[in-house]
Amino acid sequence: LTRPQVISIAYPLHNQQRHCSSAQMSRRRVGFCLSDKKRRQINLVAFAELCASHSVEVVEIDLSQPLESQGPFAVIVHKLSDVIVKAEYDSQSQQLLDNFQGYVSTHPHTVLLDPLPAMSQLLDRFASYRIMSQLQNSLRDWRISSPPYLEISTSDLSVIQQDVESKGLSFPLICKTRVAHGSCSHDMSLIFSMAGLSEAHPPCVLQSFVNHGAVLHKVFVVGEDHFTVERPSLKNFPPGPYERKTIFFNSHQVSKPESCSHLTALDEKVPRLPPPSGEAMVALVRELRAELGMALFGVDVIVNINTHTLTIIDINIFPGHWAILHFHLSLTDTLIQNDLQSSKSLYSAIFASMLHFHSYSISCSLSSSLPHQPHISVPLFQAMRECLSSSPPSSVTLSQYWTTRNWKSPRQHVLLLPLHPRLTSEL
Ligand SMILES: Nc1ncnc2c1ncn2[C@@H]1O[C@H](COP(=O)(O)OP(=O)(O)OP(=O)(O)O)[C@@H](O)[C@H]1O
Ligand SMILES: O=P(O)(O)O[C@H]1[C@H](O)[C@@H](O)[C@H](OP(=O)(O)O)[C@@H](OP(=O)(O)O)[C@H]1O
Repeated sequence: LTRPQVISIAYPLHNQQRHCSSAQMSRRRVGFCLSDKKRRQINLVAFAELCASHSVEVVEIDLSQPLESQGPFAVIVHKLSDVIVKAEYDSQSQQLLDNFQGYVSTHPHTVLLDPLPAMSQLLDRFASYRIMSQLQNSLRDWRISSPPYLEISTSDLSVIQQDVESKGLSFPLICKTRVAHGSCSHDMSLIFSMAGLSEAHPPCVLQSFVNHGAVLHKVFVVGEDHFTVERPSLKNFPPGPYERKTIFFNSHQVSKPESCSHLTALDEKVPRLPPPSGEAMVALVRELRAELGMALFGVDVIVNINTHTLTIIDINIFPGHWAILHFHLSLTDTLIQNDLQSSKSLYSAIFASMLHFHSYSISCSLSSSLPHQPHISVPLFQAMRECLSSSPPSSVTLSQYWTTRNWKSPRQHVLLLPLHPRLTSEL
């Protein structure tokens, strides 16, 4: 296999279009309230087409207009993180949020993915780290923990130093802003000694750094479903304290699929740890879902190289979903569970129309963790990488297609999917 052909799969569309009255139609209306970037990322246009072919109407909510005239909605899917953070200091944003919440409160049958208070707690690392730390109690049997941390609200260095000592936090420490959303929230630092704590600027959290072999496991949760991908991550550091300049970095330089940084290149050869067990991940996701009361979130997990403990380091609201088709399937499932009165057989039709939509796609059960995926051969994988170059289709982000960084023809796009039992059975 040197140069694989790009296969055109043109599945016949299942003609399952149902004819609904307008009243039925509005019961099947799903409102989306997302940024332009997010809309592109999840390919909302394609998703709306899919839904339309099954009599589910997707509308984009205009927050500045009364929601009453845009609804009624069976489900609202949103990521209002920007608005929630801005509402702290901006009355116009607060007004938009109040209108939105007002609509939700007066329409108890509208399912909100996800509730605003649940989301708000993830925008504040003080709150989300408390949740992570409480979770340790219920997940102890699974050897799942979160690193010890400290909330910093003062700039008094001696107070910070005392707190670090009395809490027994081990160096290096990773310093993260309290606010977990927005461009500055990804700027962090690695502090190696008590003196270095002068560079921790409140409000922030100081969290013990856990050596994990530079592998991050990103778990994406969509309703009842979850899927995991591996990402680059920070390399190991010798346990401190010791004299070393504070390292400042942006989390997106080290943990995006395409990240390539000296901070993620291991200094030593260490055996690769097996990925977290499926059962432990299921337990983690189940507990988190119940604890957060959310359907669309992500959790970042690392494996401690010394104790092999699964360590939760971050929880994200509605993160960038890596495999778009997988996401559509899972989201459809979530919408169905939330009473769109559709049957599970919708899957095959949606799957077929997705294939139709991507009629110049090869769908492969392939994930970033290639060595753990016995169903695809390394030569095929390499050949696919070589064959593709030029820019990705505008509807997708680089993250979703990270393994195909070099594209040749915009019409020949390869859809790389993680192994999904439902997809394989459909195939
Ligand atoms: N306690 C820790 N021990 C070891 N590495 C850590 C720890 N916390 C964070 N990291 C590293 O720093 C990166 C960024 O951390 P974190 O996920 O908290 O940032 P973020 O900006 O909230 O990320 P996201 O883009 O997912 O929102 C992680 O991907 C990981 O490489
Ligand atoms: O695509 P991945 O690598 O999973 O990264 C996500 C981050 O983990 C999230 O923190 C981002 O959300 P915020 O923009 O709310 O920080 C999220 O932003 P998004 O809502 O724009 O997708 C992503 O950057």
